Amino acid sequence: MKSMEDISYVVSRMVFESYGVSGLYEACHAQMNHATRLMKYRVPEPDETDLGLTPHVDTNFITVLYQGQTNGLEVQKKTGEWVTAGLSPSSFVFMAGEGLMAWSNGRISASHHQVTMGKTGKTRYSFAVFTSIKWTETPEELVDEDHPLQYKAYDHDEYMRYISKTGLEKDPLSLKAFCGVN
Ligand SMILES: O=C(O)CCC(=O)C(=O)O
Ligand SMILES: [Fe+2]
Repeated sequence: MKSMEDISYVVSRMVFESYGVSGLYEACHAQMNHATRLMKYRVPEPDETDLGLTPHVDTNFITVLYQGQTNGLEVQKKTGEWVTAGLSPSSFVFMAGEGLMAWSNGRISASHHQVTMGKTGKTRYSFAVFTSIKWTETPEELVDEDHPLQYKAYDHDEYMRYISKTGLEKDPLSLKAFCGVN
């Protein structure tokens, strides 16, 4: 678990560096907190859908996921097509959540993903570290005439309260509705 948190630190730092704002990383790191979840997906009955988890974007900043021996994670491409994240059993997936999308001023899209059980006939386990930051604010370095601000700065807890109240949890446009700049 500790090493999965480390992956989220290392890759986020790389993202900050790649956008030329590595000086802002420490302050972001200081407000990161992590929630872990172990998920178990049972084998669907013959008359059940094999959709293990419905399509969604993660509402947090970034997610690091380990899906062990049983593939099933699918990510939607911009074209709308779903692709299997076919990974070796020793791989970890780093996924952008809505927080990173807002932070990057829309340069990084939040990953729209789902879990399909397929026909393996095996119970699936996955383990995720969901990293969130309390206050998400787009660096001014990432805003200019060609890239006008897309999301106002927001408090993650307030956003959580908003989506539980509105029931917009699975809606990939809920952050836009909450703090999008029109
Ligand atoms: O189990 C998985 O592979 C994905 C889990 C997931 O997307 C989530 O819990 O948000
Ligand atoms: Fe997810």
